[in-house]
Formats: sequence, C-alpha cells, structure tokens
Amino acid sequence: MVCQGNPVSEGIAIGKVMRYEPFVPVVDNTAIAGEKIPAALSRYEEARSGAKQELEELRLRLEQEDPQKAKIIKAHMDILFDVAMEEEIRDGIAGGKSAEAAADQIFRKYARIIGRSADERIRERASDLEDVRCRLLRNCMGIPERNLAFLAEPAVVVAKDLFPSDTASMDRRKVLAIVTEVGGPTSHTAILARSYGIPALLGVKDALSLLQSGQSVIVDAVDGKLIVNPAGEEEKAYRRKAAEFRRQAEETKKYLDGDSFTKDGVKIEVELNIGSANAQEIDAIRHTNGVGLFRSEFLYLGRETLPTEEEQYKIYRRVLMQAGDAPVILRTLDIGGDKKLECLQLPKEENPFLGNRALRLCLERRDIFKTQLRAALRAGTVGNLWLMFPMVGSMDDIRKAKGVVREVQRDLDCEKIEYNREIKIGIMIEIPAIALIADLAAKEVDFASIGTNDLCQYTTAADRLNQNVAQYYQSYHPALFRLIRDTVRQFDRAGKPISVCGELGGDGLAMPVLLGFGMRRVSMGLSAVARAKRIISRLDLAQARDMADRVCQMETAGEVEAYLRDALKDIV
Ligand SMILES: C=C(OP(=O)(O)O)C(=O)O
Repeated sequence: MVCQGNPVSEGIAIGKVMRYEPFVPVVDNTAIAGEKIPAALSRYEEARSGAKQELEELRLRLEQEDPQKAKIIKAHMDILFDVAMEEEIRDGIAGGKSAEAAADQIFRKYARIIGRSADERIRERASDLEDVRCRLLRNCMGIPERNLAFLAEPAVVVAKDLFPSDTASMDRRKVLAIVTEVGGPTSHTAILARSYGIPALLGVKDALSLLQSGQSVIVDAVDGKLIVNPAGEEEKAYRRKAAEFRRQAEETKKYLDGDSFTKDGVKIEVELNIGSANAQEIDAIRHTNGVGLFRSEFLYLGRETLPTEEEQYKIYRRVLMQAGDAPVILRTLDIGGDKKLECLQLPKEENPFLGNRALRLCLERRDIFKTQLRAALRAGTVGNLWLMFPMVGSMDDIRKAKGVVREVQRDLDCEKIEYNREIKIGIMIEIPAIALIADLAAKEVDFASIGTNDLCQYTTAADRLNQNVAQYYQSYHPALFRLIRDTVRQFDRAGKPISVCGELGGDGLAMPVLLGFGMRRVSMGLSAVARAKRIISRLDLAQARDMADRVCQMETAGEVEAYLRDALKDIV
C-alpha cells in the first residue's frame, strides 16, 4: 500500500511504526455549586503546579541539549501563567464551571482566536495553546504523562498530530521519521523536524487507522510517499535511494554560504524571508544577499497593545545593522481581514482576503502606518532600507502610500530627527490588477517583489487557506507563470529591480522558469537557501529560457509540474 503525504522535512527512512496517541481530554461540563467551587479552584491551582513541574523538568533537560527548543517550553510556561486567561478561568469556576470545563473553555477560546489568523505561522501557534490545554486538563484529571522522550527502539512515529512539547522532548536519536495526519510546512512539527534533520511526512490521510505498531514502512519524505509493508526489492532500492539522499544533503550544505551563480556564471541574488526577527533569523542573514522580505506584521501579532515607534525602531535597526550594506526589504504592515490583531479591533468581513487589509487598512489608519514609517525611516540610517507596500492594486494606491511617506519625512524634518533620505520605495506584486499594469507601476516605484502566494490566490480565485478549494490553488498554473513573466519583463524594461518573495521563490522546480523570465533575485526562508543555491549552480540560462518558454505554452498546472519534474530530475 502507498499513501501520499506532504514532505515537510526531506529525507528517507525505513523502519517499524510506533503509533503515538497522546492524551485526549474528555471534559464533563456538569455545572457545580456551593462548596464544590472552592474545591475546583484548588484543583485548578494544583493542576497548574503539576503542569508547571513537568514543564520545568522538560525545560531543564532541553536547556542542556538544545536551548532553542527550551524556549518553546518557556513559552508554554508563559501560557500556563497568562494572567488574562487565569482570570477568565477563575471567573468561569466562580460562575459554576468545574476546573476542567472552565480551563477547557478558555483555552479553546484563545486557540480559536489565534487559529483564525490568515498567517499560517500564527495559526500554527494555536497548537501551543492546545498543548498546554491538554497538559493542564490531564493534571486536573490526575492522569500521568505520556510522551516520546523514551523509545525502546528506533521507530517511525505515526500520530494524528504532534504537540510542540512532543517534538521538543522526543528522543530524536530513536525517531527515524515522523508521519502525521495533519500539519503543514510551517507547523511546529515541520519546523522542529527540519531543525533535527528528521524526515517528516505530514497530512497523511487516515495514517492512524491504516497503520499498526510494528508494521514495516518506508517514509519517502522526498517524493511524499509512505510505503506500507514494502517488498524486499523495493526496500533494497530505497536503501540505495536513502544513501544517495544523504550524500546529496551533505553536498547541499556546502552551498549555504557564498554568492550564487548559474552554471554559465550569472549572479543570482538569494535573499532571506524573515518574520519574527529573532536571533536565529537575524544571524541567518549572513548566508544570503540580504533580506528579501521582512514580514513586519509579526511585531504586531499576539500582543495586547500596538508596538511603539521605539520598539519597532530598535528591531528594524538590529536587522539593518546585521545586513550591513545588503538590502533589507521591509514590508509595511500586512494585516487585516482575517489576519486579526488582538491589539486592534477590526470589523468582521464576508470576504476578508478581498477586504480592508494591508495597505488599504494602513491608508485608513494613518496613525498606525505613520508610526511604523517613522520607526523604519529612522532605523534606515544604519543600513540599506527598501520599503515595500503590500496589497497594492492601483496607481492610486502607490501614490497615496508615497504621499504618506512624504508626510512622515516632513514631520521628521520639522522635528529635526535624523532619518534615511535615500531609501528605495517598492511594492508587492500580488494583485493581478497591478501585475497587468506593471509597465506603469515600474515608473512609479524603485523596485517590486512578487508575492506568489497571494498572486496565486487572486489569479486562481482560490482562498489559500481553504482546504476545500486547495486543488484550485495551483502554483504551477501557466496563467501565474505568464503574469510573472510579463511583470519581470516590464520591470526589466524600466531598469528596476524585481524579485520573488513568495513560496515559489524557494521552489526548486520553479527556479529555472523564474531565471528564464529574467528574474535575478529570489527570496526564501532559510531552510530553502542552500538547496536553491545548489540548483541555481546547475542551471544554464539558455536552457532556463527554453524551459520558461515551454511552460508558458502549456495548458495545465499538472502538465507544467510533470514537465519540470522530468526535466529537472537530475538537478532538483
Ligand atoms: C510573500 C507573500 O506574502 P505572505 O506573507 O502573505 O505569504 C506572498 O503572498 O507571496
């Protein structure tokens, strides 16, 4: 039997299944009264102390092994002792709910709020709340902990989903691979699997019902396949494939540093996408030619008040200083619609992706926009700042946004505050309307970057978050490639830099097509950098141009993908 899955951490593993079914709380919602209320309050407190002790032990162990992962556990401790949640849980108990029911309700409420974010990485953080909820409820119910910290023998862990604490605490020398029924490329499981170098195949439908502990499997987290009970010959072939994969992975690592050139010697700028601007991300800038996308909305998410000008200034400054002379493309606040900010009450909209978001919202809320622009312009004095506006759909949008920048410059001049007067101003190309008038837009801005994630969603009319239309969200759609081709052409004609900062920018299969269109800058997350540089080094531009032409003549996304896979089988 062969099942399909999403290969979020590449690798191949051959071994035996270990089903992992963590504790699933079943909560009794019967109302309580009288003396049961103070007893429930004490039970909540005891459960919290029990959960705290477990987390503390885990954190201490991880601090020795992996301080980065210890931070996740520290974040769980913060959730456990979150004052607002605690207050609501206590109110719930005082109002007649059991400790379990009150905690369950409040944790679910907050997980729902985060889970509605349009940003996948924020949504994934709901799993931290879910993790802490289960730990707290398990302690309330007096049930001992189950985890992956001690495995008797090496195994392929199969689960519905893994909590962050499962992945952080797991005995990684014994986990051959991870297979889960849910989870995307930016889930905790994916991030940790990648950082541990454990092959992971997520989104394998019904994996738990199909697999039994002890069964032999091959996890092909390169081509996205799970082979159950493989035949002897198949296993032999996969052992060879695994050895080849390890050899290539070692080879790829060598490409991480240094500039990137095509086989025929043309330099391609490989830049980094960053979000939280944490120490790891800032450090990673040195492997690239600068920051191709700084998703500044991360500074605004998950907090009760808007970040002040000073807070933003310090963070932007730190990133700019690390980048030195290399450009830092700071995207202004890309929020709104269903990407909710707790610190900003936004009205609910019927079609949030087509609603009042990003630049549209900033033009309405000038106070927020100007605070960010002031911080950015001031921080710009220490580096090479490129300011980029998201969700631009018309020339009016560009002109209005530039007008606000000018107002902020005038204010800073009046206040005699130093700022960078040389910054470049650019736009995201993510709405077809602006891609189709790229010739005009190119005259009005200094640069552009193509946000292929949104451009794909708006071109194919398929909500990027809606699983029911996932089959219509086709990032290899010939229409998307034609739009990119024409946009690159117009910016090239105008002599203005253009890049790709959506997922397609770090997609090995799409790389020759982008280079063939004339793209010379690509931006991506750190995990894609070394591989992208390796692929670039194996591509010749004449060949890339030919491939790009062919792709634009194709009829379907399926045809494009099959062609690219075949043409690049020895390269990607
Ligand atoms: C880079 C993009 O923006 P987001 O942060 O919305 O993925 C994009 O849309 O391609």
